[in-house]
Amino acid sequence: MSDRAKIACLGAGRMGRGIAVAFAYAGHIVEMIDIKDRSAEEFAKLKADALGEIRKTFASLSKLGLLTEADVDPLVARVSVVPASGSGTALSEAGFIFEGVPEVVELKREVLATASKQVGPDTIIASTTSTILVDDLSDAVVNPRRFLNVHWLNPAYLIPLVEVSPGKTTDPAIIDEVKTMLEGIGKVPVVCAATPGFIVPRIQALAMNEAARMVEEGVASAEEIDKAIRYGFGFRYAVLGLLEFIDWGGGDILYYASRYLEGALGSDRYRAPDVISRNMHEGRIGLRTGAGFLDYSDMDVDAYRAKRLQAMVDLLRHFDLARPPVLDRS
Ligand SMILES: NC(=O)C1=CN([C@@H]2O[C@H](COP(=O)(O)OP(=O)(O)OC[C@H]3O[C@@H](n4cnc5c(N)ncnc54)[C@H](O)[C@@H]3O)[C@@H](O)[C@H]2O)C=CC1
Ligand SMILES: O=C(O)[C@@H](O)C(=O)[C@H](O)[C@@H](O)CO
Repeated sequence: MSDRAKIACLGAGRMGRGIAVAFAYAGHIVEMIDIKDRSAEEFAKLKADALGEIRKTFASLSKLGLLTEADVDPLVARVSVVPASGSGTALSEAGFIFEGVPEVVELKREVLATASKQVGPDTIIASTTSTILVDDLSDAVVNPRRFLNVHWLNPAYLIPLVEVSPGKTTDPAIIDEVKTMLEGIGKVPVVCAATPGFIVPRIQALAMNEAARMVEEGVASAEEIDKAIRYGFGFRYAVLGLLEFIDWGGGDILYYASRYLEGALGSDRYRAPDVISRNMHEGRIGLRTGAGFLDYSDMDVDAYRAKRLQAMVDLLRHFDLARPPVLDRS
């Protein structure tokens, strides 16, 4: 028998299914628990729908070359869906539990409180919330020392990043255990302080709302805005971090740009935080001064730049946009 921890998902929705695929792919047995009150017919429909989608996902991954067609059946067989009445065994046997019910604090607290009464002493419980502060949930759990937020990005079975956000009461040893488990299934965990929205949702909620606002204001069509994101914003940030790019472009530019945009667009949502003015006035504006958000003083900057530019050229080739130079030969 495998010594890989059993996984339970509370909720068999988008995230429950995505997380189930990620773990089943990595050799774990997963039980998705449907805790919503519904009739036997409704449960049968949900179960067929969830397992059907999981099969479809594995089948599409086989077409995309991540597995063979023959792998689909054994991978799907690792996942099951159980009703609330059968949750006792699934919860008591699970090493890790991922709560994935809708983004409503009271509902999550209720589901976590009930489930946490049925788990073993060593089980780790995580909420997959995309925004809720971990400390707003932890006191609903019977053993809050073994509870934290673990935010996956959709689609969970493909996106490497998983944000881990421990709360005031989380045992620090649990953070390491969760990181090790995530790395074991090929994910890239990042730990952040207890904060609403963690790192990615906090940044992307602003960006997503701004994109929507630009459609509303008639700045450009949805298609044009998304083209700008894929070929500009996303292209660059597939290679550079956001803070790394502040250092490339210069913190001074961001300082002036923020002041201008705040005035021109008449909104304090463009106001720069104090650290941007402090860095600017103390001369820490990035690569040009040897330090910004990152420190370049002991670095071979040419080699570092070459590595990042290489990654951009690789991306250009991926998009089939790399061209040879135009040379006028007589
Ligand atoms: N949708 C996304 O792209 C992402 C969502 N998340 C987070 O994951 C969590 C789940 O989101 P989704 O999977 O997208 O939602 P979903 O709506 O697809 O799934 C929610 C699940 O909870 C069940 N449920 C609904 N009402 C319930 C109730 N009253 N009692 C018990 N169960 C109930 C549903 O039957 C379903 O199985 C949320 O906290 C969300 O913020 C995190 C990352 C990405
Ligand atoms: O990054 C993700 O996949 C999720 O956190 C979401 O898309 C959330 O629903 C959120 O960021 C939307 O604002």
